[in-house]
Amino acid sequence: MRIGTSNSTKLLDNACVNEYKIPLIVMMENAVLAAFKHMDIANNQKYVIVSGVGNNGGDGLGIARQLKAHGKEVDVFIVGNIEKMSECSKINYNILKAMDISTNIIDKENLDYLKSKIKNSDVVVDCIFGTGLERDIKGIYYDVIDIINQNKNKTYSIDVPSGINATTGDILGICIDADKTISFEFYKRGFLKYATKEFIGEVIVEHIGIPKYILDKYDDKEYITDIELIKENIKIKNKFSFKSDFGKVAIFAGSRGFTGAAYIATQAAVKSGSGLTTLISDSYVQNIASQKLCEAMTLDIDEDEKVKKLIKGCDAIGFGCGMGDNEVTYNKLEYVLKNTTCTIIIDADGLNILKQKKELLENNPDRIIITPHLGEMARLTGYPIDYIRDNKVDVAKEFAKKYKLIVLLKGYETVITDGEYTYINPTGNAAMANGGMGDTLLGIITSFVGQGMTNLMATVCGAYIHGYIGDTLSKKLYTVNATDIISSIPKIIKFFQK
Ligand SMILES: NC(=O)C1=CN([C@@H]2O[C@H](COP(=O)(O)OP(=O)(O)OC[C@H]3O[C@@H](n4cnc5c(N)ncnc54)[C@H](OP(=O)(O)O)[C@@H]3O)[C@@H](O)[C@H]2O)[C@H](O)CC1
Ligand SMILES: [K+]
Repeated sequence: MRIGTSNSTKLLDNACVNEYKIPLIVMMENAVLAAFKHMDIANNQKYVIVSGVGNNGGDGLGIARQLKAHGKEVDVFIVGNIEKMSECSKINYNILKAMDISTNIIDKENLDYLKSKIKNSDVVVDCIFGTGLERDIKGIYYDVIDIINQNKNKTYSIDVPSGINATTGDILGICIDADKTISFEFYKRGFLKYATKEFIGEVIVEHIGIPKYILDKYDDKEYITDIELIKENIKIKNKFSFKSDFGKVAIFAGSRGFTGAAYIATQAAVKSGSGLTTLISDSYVQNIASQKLCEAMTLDIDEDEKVKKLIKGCDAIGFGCGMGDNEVTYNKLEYVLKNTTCTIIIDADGLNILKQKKELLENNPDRIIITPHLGEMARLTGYPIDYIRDNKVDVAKEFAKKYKLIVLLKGYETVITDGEYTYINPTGNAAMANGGMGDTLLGIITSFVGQGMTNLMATVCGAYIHGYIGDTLSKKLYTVNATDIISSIPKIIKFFQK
């Protein structure tokens, strides 16, 4: 699913009208009909439409007409200077007048009337501001939004809950508290900001008939990962396949006290379908892990010649889980990067050791994937955690572009980007918030890279499948642990195989 900004809406509108000669009123009516499908008319009878005087308001006036035509009781209120009503809104306004559907222009005197109508309604349809809102809400607009929030039964917002800047996610003074948002053509970028989550309710994205080639032309290259993309990328194991077709990978992980990290990351790679997997760790970890790992091989990290030979033949290498934030880990990472050309996926201590010395990242373009959480990203970038949380797409993109690598920034709605294309991962849940999850993810991504997916798609698919397994298991489990995820990997990947 595409993500877009206010500007994307403007560009699309202009292209449709000027280049492709599709009148705006046609798109508005498509928007009206698309939104109408979600008005839940089987369960509601009384609607209050509150429209502004821009095109978002015009959508509302069209929805009012459709609701009337379907036998609903509809009260229409307009806030704003009617003289400044947009052209398409005026068309819908005149249709309402011709159909004898009365409209109320809101002023200070009739706010109590608005309040009583809202109290008595099943649904308020919020069409005050959409993508055109860019400055603070004041005066009568503020009062109207406050009255809606205080007195509504349910509110459905059209395109954007009035009060959110669709591009930045800033709340401009006050905001409609929507139960449902029916957004047009793309998920608004502003909705990614954590502060908007309490206002947007359930978000539905509806197409309004803009042809795909126009959408492609104005694509912002930001998406929410969907299941089809995963299915397109999962390799089919045909009967002529050999283990060499599914990649040779190595995992550098573990240290005393962190044997589990080594086991989990390695076993996740095995279960994700790698042809050959080797854990490379200190001899203490090797002795313990080798008793649990049946399919994977193990190697002592200090057996220099053997390690060098093995990693030279690898298709992907996972690095960092539980290795310790110390000079030894740094030296090993430097060694691995120097002696290989394949992709290296770096997590945990592999990231912590880079905080003061990012030369390793600078000198290895297009072959590194990093998977930081917010704290690790703060250490890498120097930005405060709160800033990163509020600007996660921009921060991840900036870092990815600067160092020519792929960033997977963990958290609610994980961001994956190569600096040009960005994917937001919609899967995963709080039941997965426990130790070992990052190690599992590293194992899955390493395996996918080894199996021949592009670095970006391996990361996107790894994050999606990891979260998807967690979502599936959490329906029955109070807590989902790394070992639960690992045992479900083959079954779920099979499900995604086309
Ligand atoms: N391609 C599509 O997706 C389509 C979407 N449609 C709908 O159109 C809106 C966008 O319409 P637009 O007219 O550009 O903008 P809005 O309706 O959101 O808002 C503009 C009006 O609001 C006034 N405004 C803005 N900020 C404030 C404020 N803080 N206080 C008071 N008034 C404000 C603005 O007034 P100005 O003085 O700034 O001119 C305008 O009057 C989109 O969201 C969809 O719902 C179309 O239906 C079809 C295509
Ligand atoms: K709205």
